[in-house]
Amino acid sequence: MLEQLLIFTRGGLILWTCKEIGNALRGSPIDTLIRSCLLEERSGAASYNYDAPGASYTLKWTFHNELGLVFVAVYQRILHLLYVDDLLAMVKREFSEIYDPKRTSYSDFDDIFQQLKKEAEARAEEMKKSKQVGKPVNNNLVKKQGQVMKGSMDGSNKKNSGGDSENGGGDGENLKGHLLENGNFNKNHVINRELPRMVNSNGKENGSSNVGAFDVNKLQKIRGKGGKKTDATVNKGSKVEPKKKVVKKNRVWDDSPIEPKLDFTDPVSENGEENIAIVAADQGESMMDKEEIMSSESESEEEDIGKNGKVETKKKGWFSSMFQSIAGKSNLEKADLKPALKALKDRLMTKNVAEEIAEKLCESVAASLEGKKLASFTRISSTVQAAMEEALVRILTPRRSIDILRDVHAAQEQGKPYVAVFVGVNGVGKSTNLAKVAYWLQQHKIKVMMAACDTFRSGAVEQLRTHARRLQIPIFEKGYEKDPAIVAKEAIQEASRNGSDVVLVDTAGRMQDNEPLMRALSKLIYVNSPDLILFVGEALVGNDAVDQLSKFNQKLADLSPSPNPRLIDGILLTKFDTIDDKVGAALSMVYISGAPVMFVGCGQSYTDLKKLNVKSIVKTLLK
Ligand SMILES: Nc1nc2c(ncn2[C@@H]2O[C@H](COP(=O)(O)OP(=O)(O)OP(=O)(O)O)[C@@H](O)[C@H]2O)c(=O)[nH]1
Repeated sequence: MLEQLLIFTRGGLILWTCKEIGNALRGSPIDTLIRSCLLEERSGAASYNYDAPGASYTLKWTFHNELGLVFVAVYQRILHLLYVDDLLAMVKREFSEIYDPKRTSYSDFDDIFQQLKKEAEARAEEMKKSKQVGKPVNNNLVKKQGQVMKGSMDGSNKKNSGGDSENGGGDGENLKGHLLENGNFNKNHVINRELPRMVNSNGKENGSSNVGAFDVNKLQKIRGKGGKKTDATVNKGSKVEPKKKVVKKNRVWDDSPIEPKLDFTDPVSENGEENIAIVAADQGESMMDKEEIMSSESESEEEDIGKNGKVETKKKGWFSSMFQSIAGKSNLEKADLKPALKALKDRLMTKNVAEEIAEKLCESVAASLEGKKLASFTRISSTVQAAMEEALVRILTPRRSIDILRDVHAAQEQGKPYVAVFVGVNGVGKSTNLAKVAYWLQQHKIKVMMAACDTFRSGAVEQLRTHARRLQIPIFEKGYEKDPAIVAKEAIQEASRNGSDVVLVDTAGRMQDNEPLMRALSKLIYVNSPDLILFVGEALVGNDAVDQLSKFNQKLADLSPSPNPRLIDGILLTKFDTIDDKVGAALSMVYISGAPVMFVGCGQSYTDLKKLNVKSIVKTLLK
């Protein structure tokens, strides 16, 4: 049984909820959905699993991008309700007809909803009975104005752009957007931040790509109404011949003037120096003047792809595609977005963004654009690029600010040292960058102590001692083969005694799969409850970034003795000076962990520590 169905605006205003169904939800599934999915670029897939004490829910959603509405359904996961996609689509369609931005109450929708629910349930029942999934459903039920039935009745959820619908499990999330920044979705209006229009392919009513169960109504409708451009031709009579003629004409036109080359700017030249500028927090503008080049480049990429024989391009021909690019198009469809997204994905990957992340981001951007109207004089590639840019900024902008200096002062007031633990795989630069952070803190008149808790690798203690000596910072060390959790504990006690404000804990490098070492790290964290767990990762990593961070977090969670295990709070990206424009690791790491990049190491001296400049990173990623 459906537990809840909620309609709200991207701005967070709840317009309608179903009062009659379900009991009170346990936990806060919708809050969590918003925080974990809508606020992140994860809308590629179509469902989200939420576990509360005593209840496991699946949430599904759809968006009306034009109206800026969000529709969310919640049901008990064990039920595997087959009609939810269908119901959401119908609710979306019906509600959008009565929606008026000036209205806040929609009690008249109660009855409509009950009717829609009955219909959806009946269709699902019927679908179940007719064993063949692709068999037509009783069309009487699909009466309404040409609605297109979703294709998810068989539970396999084909239409979702994102793909795996029901599983919601695995990684669970997938929305993108971002409603709230701080999370709380309270009953009155809630969402502080705008939901970046993402449409979950679920509820797309334009039907075109919703290839659900074979639906006669749909066919009739398409035939009657004529599927867009093709229709004009078809309506005129004989199908085959006129079509051929048109195709021929298009090809002739295509060959010569072709629209793409209205832009005569030079291609972008990639020079490595810019990447270093990217990092410097105050040099963000250095690449501002490249903006036009960026967009012209992306446009031509899209066009190139179009020329590579995509079916889409063929259908449109020169005139229609030019018309589309200058005069706007009714509604964007997934196929329209595909070439531009493919180009964007490739570009992100050349910047070392992990493939999986690039893929998810593109799905998410597609979902946010599908069904939207393309503004006049706007090209698809520009629209896609703008949406991606927004998405990247959103991802990279910390959702919660971690201000170390502020937190250190807060700890000082409580009379206890602030503790930061540096974790990561071997050789990424933990000790070196710990020393840089120590130096930075010193510059802010903060008394720092180092704790040599890499009791595993020989030479590690001496290495840290060298940094301590150079910086004239006290170090707490107990040699090797000691329990690092105990060494850290004693170091913190010592810091309390000697009045240190901050303890920086160095730990042994460990591979994310090394269970004994990961267990030891979990214990260190559990025993000492540090204020900050900083993951130190190399900016050089590509696909491995995802594995490292997700497994670190997973192991910290699984191996912790605490029921509320701590995870990584922030990221320190090292060796940024060596990566040229391959800045993708920053994106991959933030995306996969949700933790912000707090520092960037860009050299081997103590002063080579900077803050991430989000704008510049985004520009480099899209360049
Ligand atoms: N170019 C460059 N090199 C760096 C940076 N940070 C660290 N390194 C170098 O990376 C190498 C490894 O640094 P360490 O600090 O020993 O790394 P670690 O993670 O403590 O090593 P383990 O203790 O073995 O896990 C050293 O040669 C550092 O000088 C950086 O930001 N840029």
